[in-house]
Amino acid sequence: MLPKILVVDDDRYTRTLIEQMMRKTAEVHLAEDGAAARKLFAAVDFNLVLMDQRLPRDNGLELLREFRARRPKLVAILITGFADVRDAVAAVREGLFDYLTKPFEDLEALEAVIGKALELDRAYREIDSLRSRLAAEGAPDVVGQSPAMERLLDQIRQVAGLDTTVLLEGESGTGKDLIAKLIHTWSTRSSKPYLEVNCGGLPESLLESLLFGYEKGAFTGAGQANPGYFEKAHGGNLFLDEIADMSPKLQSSLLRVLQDHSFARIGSTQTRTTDFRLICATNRSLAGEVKAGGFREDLYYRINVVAVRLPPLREREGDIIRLAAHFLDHYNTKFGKECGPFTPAAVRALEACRWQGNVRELQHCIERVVALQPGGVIDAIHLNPTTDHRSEEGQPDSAAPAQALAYQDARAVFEREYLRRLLDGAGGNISEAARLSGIPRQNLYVRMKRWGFVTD
Ligand SMILES: Nc1ncnc2c1ncn2[C@@H]1O[C@H](COP(=O)(O)OP(=O)(O)OP(=O)(O)O)[C@@H](O)[C@H]1O
Repeated sequence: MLPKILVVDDDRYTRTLIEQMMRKTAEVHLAEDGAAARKLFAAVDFNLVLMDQRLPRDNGLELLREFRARRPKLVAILITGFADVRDAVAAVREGLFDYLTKPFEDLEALEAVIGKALELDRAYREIDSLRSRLAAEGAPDVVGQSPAMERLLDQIRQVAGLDTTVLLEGESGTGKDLIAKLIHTWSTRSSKPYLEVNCGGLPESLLESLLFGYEKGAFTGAGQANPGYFEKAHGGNLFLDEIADMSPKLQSSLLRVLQDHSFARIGSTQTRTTDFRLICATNRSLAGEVKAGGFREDLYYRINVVAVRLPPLREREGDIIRLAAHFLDHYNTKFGKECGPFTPAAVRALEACRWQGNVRELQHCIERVVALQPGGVIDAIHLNPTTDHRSEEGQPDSAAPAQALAYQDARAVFEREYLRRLLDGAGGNISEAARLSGIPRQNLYVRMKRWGFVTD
């Protein structure tokens, strides 16, 4: 279904221009004044509203405030004359997605801003529907509608129902822990226990007693008998995180448990049977560990029945914004704040970051912003992601081969880098930067604002 856009402008030329530009990719509705706009807004669930600031009997900004009071997550763009730019900048701070200045001198930029706004609206809607679907299943919130994540979730749904060992492989922070819980929720064992332990975080003897349990007096401090996770997970699922860190001794013990479905508590010779499904995770290549001699080959084959690879965040097209919106909601609720939405510059900054720490790094970035901001819109300068935007060779991304990027993206990368250097060269003085670049001051200001180089 095509997204629905409402264009409110008394200028026929602007209405026609946007309609012609967008009619192949969106259902465009036109209103020439506030009354017509109110009527349409009440009848149609719009994905985006483009609103002229000066309407015959209404103030466009006031009208948008009215609309947003009814739909707080409405994505809207204000169309403004150069003279009103300061008001528009203030409006963006209030939570408007962006503003565009008339006359439109750069139609590609106009189309790109509309495209980004629609993407944000899609992210909000997808997250809301996904949340209610997962909540109905009692599953954890797993955000991921990129093709890579859809493939993964299909795979997980299939595998979860089969009673087979699953090995989750993926870089740190890609969500292995979360997916293990999802497997449990979707499995036939979901009403039975789910236990998890991080094999990398515990000394060998502690991990052994946690898994096997012990009898009273088995070792100093064993004041009373204690069942281990192999016992407690009976009937359910057991998740062993960072399995590559398990010591050789425990690897052999685990292999025997998997072969015989039985074990004995520490300090006991009594054999107990157990029936759990094993889920393992690793952020290193287990095959590599086997080759290097750090992991038993026979255990590897036992564990590696169904291996699932979690894609790094940089391979999940579109998910960065969905996840950012998800974490924004989460931390707003948690800290009782009203931060957001993201400005276009913030959206671009989030998408440009490499996120080497994957979803965890993105989560921490949004948590930090919400914790530190009193409220209001989130701009690129507030984000300051910890990973820098450089390619592996240490060159800025703008020096990366341009042919690898879509023209729009390559131009955006160039513009950001150009403006950054220009502003540096002008010692932060916009008038000087305008003189050096030959770009009119007001126009330059709008571009600087778009990239988050200036805030008001
Ligand atoms: N798809 C997702 N949707 C929502 N939250 C996610 C998603 N993936 C990961 N997270 C969140 O990101 C954080 C890190 O995820 P998780 O601990 O599952 O990663 P991991 O791969 O197990 O990391 P490690 O290898 O370091 O143990 C968690 O808070 C988790 O809830």
